[in-house]
Amino acid sequence: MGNRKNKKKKKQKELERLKSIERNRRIEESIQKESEKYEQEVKLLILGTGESGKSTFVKQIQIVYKSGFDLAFKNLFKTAIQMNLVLHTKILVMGMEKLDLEFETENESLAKDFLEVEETICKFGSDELKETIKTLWQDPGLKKAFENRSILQVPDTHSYYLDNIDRITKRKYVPTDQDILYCRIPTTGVKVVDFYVNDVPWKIVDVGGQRSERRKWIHQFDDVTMILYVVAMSEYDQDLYEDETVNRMRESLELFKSTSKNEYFEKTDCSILFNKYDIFQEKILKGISLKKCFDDFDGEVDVEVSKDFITKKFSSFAENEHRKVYNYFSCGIDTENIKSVFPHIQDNAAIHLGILFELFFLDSLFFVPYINPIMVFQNSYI
Ligand SMILES: Nc1nc2c(ncn2[C@@H]2O[C@H](COP(=O)(O)OP(=O)(O)OP(=O)(O)O)[C@@H](O)[C@H]2O)c(=O)[nH]1
Ligand SMILES: [Mg+2]
Repeated sequence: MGNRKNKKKKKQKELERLKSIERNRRIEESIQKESEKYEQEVKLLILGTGESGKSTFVKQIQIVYKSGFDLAFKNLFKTAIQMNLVLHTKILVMGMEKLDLEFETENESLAKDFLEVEETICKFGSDELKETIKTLWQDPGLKKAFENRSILQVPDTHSYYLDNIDRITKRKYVPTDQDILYCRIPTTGVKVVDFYVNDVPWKIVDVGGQRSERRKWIHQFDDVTMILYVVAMSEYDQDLYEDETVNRMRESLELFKSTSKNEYFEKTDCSILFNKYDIFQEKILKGISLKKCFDDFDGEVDVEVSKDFITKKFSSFAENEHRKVYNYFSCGIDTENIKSVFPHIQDNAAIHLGILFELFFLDSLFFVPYINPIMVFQNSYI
């Protein structure tokens, strides 16, 4: 009798031992799978029309997750910043005629001579050129032209350089991170940035968004983990640089529609970055209605109402049963803002790869806050 009891106990112990071995094997297998996944790179493809802020986002990643900009890169931007300073001021001067604006009499001949300056070989060695630009920038006519910069295709950030002209024209000038973030250089071709976040390798692919650049996009469509589509939400009252008969936001919407329909991306999750929120807010507060872009908009000229309208327009094209769409609002030139937005994009990519879901089964409590498959509407800027 006692013998049989002992045998039963032994059997039960053996069964528990086997169960424990099996459990450990399953956990090890799962951990192994996880580490294999971490070896798998996250490829984030950034798409969007020209000047929406794609490269600015990548520069922020360079600042936050890499070692920032090296001296060679800064020197490249020194040249671009000084050239842009002259070029964009010349566009404003020329635009005054188009806008029927005039210089004050004493500045007229100065402006005429300034138009002769060749921006590609301009030198700030002597103070003459700098002083000319400073005088012209004080002229009410040029200020008025800058207010109409959208029509003239002059970047919003140009006033920043005019206000900092003494510093940026010094012979030994080295651009700061902010100077580089504000600088507009249209991307040609493809730029790739590799970096690690929590031991996970990331590859961010930045492409040129102007029409002539878009035919190069297809070469980057393989193995994309997630698309980051950048919309400049402030551009609802602006026309394309490439074609002044087309509204910029309408172009962005059409491009988003066709990207969403692309067979490569049928099952690829997408984060939409509604960028340039700072300028968008300014424009709405000035009373510029979305009606400029959307005939079917009949809401109030109000930030929340306009924001909702735009986000719904975009999201409605992209959602399907295989794909999730996440919305974010951003100010691309604000490093702190991008620092707060990127972790959400990071989580979305992890969910897409199934990393957090599988860990969830190992430790449900710890990971619950991250798992939110219907995180469709996130407001990260305000
Ligand atoms: N005010 C403001 N300016 C921004 C913001 N994001 C980007 N910019 C500026 O917008 C301009 C264009 O940004 P880019 O990053 O070059 O645009 P892009 O999408 O890479 O343009 P392409 O390379 O032509 O496709 C730059 O001068 C940036 O400093 C933002 O949120 N607010
Ligand atoms: Mg770019």
